[in-house]
Amino acid sequence: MTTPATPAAPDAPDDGFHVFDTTLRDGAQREGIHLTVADKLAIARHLDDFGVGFIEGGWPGANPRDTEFFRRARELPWRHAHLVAFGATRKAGTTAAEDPQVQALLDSGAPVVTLVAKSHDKHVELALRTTPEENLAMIADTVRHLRAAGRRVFVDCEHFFDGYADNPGYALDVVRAAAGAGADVVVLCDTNGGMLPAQVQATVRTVVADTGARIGIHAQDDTGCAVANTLAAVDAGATHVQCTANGYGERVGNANLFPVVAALELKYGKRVLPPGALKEMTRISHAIAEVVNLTPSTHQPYVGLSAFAHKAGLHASAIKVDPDLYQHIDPELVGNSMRMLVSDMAGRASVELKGRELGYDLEGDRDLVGRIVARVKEQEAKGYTYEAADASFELLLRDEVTGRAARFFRLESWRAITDQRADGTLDNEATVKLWAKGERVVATGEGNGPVNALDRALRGGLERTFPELARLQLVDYKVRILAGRAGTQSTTRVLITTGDGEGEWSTVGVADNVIAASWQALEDAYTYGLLRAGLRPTE
Ligand SMILES: CC(=O)SCCNC(=O)CCNC(=O)[C@H](O)C(C)(C)COP(=O)(O)OP(=O)(O)OC[C@H]1O[C@@H](n2cnc3c(N)ncnc32)[C@H](O)[C@@H]1OP(=O)(O)O
Ligand SMILES: CC(=O)C(=O)O
Repeated sequence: MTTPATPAAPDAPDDGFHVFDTTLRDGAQREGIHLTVADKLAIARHLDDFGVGFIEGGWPGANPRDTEFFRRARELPWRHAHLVAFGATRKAGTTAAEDPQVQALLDSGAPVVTLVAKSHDKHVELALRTTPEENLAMIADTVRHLRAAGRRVFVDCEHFFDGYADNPGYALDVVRAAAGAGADVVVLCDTNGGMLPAQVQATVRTVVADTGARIGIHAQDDTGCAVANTLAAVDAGATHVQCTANGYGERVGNANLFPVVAALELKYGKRVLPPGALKEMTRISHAIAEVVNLTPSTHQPYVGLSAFAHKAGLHASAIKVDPDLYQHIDPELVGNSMRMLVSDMAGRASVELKGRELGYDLEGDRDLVGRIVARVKEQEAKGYTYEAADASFELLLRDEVTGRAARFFRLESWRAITDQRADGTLDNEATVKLWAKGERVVATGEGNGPVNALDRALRGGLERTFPELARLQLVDYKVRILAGRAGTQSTTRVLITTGDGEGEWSTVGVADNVIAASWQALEDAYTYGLLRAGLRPTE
């Protein structure tokens, strides 16, 4: 017996335009992504919260995980999205009613089915090994069978644009066969991702005019044009866009959902998401990246950490007057924010704006701002980098503003020793001698490396005076050799990220010796952490 289709989501958006997400099907085809059922359910929830109209959950029957996903997804309280099952048209020489793969689509209980169909005659001959007529019958028969069982059907025409270029008559016959049998949308796929926007636009325009069918677009990103191709198709009359979160997908990926919906909402003025959803876009993009276990791309349009980060001094000076002068939208519209980067490309305006971001009003004090700019440039020439070490920059700025270094302890000396035994084991030990609140502190620590030993000695020595240090955790540690050609004598830059459970901050150290560079970054990290905890400098 066939599972009845689950009812449509109660708050599905306007049917005039479809945003169709295929992260759980095509996105999962990306090398390096391995989703569990729980991962798929978590991503589906994020996409439903975001308000896409359709979520393609996978291919029921192709593997136990996708079958199980649909079993569990049926029970979810969908707010916005319709759940979609993906599968192929029936096999040649049989009927849709007899095809177990088509039956699995019905058994999934999904109210909508996307069928992948061949639309390039060369693929019909070589991959399906059947006749062009039988392929048309496979499409029509499968669509009708699913429609008779009460499912809404979309047909993905694989290799449509290549097929149209080789044999337009046959490609159009496929569209007519699908639409004529009752498919709601016929989706033109740039499966090999080789198209450019002008080709997509011209082809979609002709297909819309010649067939009268409702047309969708599915663009792979092999030319880096998937988003542009998707929008070109919309310009030509497509009213259904297939995309994936963060552009995940087979080979180099698919049209990225986020720039596509942002363009539709903000540039085309189409309402494709529920009210308020666009503001959640940056959060949703990052949350999905967490679930798939990939670091969010910092340079992704709209949602990347760098999407509204400004480095050049000239840009900052104009932004100071009006942020619109160097931003195409207000970042808050998509839940992102503007950031100023301070580096050796900064001018006064960059420092003033960064100061404002950090809560310091530097405006009007030209000397002070000039001193900070000069110190940043001088330090960056030695190898420091402040755009990646906000906390070290804030300490530098604070020192200049207050006229004294904010310190909680004063170094007398440190020493780190690594012993290698005959059996290869390494012993790492460090000693620090410090002054804190007028007392001399001598402490030792052991660790799995000399920097870890130094970190433990420093914490051990200070934790009685500053119990707040117990909350600090080393989150990331990066080393970069700056003057590569000097080999082991090169200058070394260390970047440390530290967290306290509520936030994270990064600090930098530069020296000829990796441990000395690490010490500087650690000293800044602890100083900043104690300032964050609300303590006043004591030294
Ligand atoms: C462009 C896209 O990305 S489409 C999405 C593709 N996604 C996937 O392939 C992921 C899931 N796939 C799978 O798990 C497996 O490939 C399965 C379960 C679907 C099929 O596995 P198998 O039965 O072992 O077949 P196999 O993968 O070797 O070949 C696919 C078969 O489907 C046929 N086929 C391909 N496209 C279509 C189509 N549009 N309509 C009908 N049959 C099709 C092929 O001709 C081939 O048939 P054959 O077995 O008679 O040679
Ligand atoms: C259907 C699909 O994923 C493609 O043609 O690329």
